[in-house]
Amino acid sequence: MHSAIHEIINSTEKRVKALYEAEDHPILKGDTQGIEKIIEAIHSKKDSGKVPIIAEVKPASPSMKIMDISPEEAGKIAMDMENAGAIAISVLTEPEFFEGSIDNLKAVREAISLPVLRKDFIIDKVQFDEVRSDLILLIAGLLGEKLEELIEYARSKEFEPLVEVHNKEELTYVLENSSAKIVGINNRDLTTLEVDIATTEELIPIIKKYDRRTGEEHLVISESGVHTPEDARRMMRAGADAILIGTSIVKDEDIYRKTKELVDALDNTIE
Ligand SMILES: O=C(O)c1ccccc1NCC(=O)[C@H](O)[C@H](O)COP(=O)(O)O
Repeated sequence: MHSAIHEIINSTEKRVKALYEAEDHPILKGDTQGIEKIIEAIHSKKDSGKVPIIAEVKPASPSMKIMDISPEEAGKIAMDMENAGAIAISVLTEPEFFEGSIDNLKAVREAISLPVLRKDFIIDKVQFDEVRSDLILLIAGLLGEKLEELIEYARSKEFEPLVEVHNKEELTYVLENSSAKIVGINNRDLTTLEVDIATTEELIPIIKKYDRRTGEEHLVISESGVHTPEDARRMMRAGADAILIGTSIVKDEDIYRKTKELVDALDNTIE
């Protein structure tokens, strides 16, 4: 396993301990946009022939510095993404390896009216009281059997969880043992950090087959490694409902233009 993920988990455990030790942490609840808002946004984008993009405010990753992003800049970046047609904004709040922050997320929520996804390594209930967001990432591979408990807790606090998987084993576990409605297929293997967008093509048929059997549909978000309009078209052809994109948007010198290029990726394509 790549050592970065061990280091991220160790550091997250320290952050959780500090939260419990803090004298008075606020108890947050309410004021979120539900899953209906996301479903509506996805359908209206698709109906207008556009690609539903969740654009990510991502300052860095364990392997790459992208750019310093202050809360003020995070708000401006999110506005560019919203104006370019993104359906939601993802904000990294992990401070050490991704250089994200809670303040960035707060600034983004103030600057825009789109739903906001908190991207972090959530391993404990106490983290839900750090900051409000509409969606929150839960990583199936990290949580194991604790997953359903945290999904239910998230909903009790009015967050909708985006449950992330990377392989067939994690996906089957999530479909059979959890009430996840939004499934994120991460094209990045967190144990090796290798990225392959074929992961989405391989896993979506399993979800669709399961949905046909149970009659309950999942929303599927393809995450990571999408750089070009052709990558975006590939993910949509595979059956993704939306695509989460960070690096290729944030490292572009024109964030508005790059977001729009990806949102417009289906324009003038003959299927
Ligand atoms: O981005 C990483 O390298 C990474 C490493 C270890 C754990 C998680 C990581 N990324 C978190 C994400 O989910 C991505 O930021 C997100 O899917 C966007 O990916 P990309 O478009 O490839 O920046």
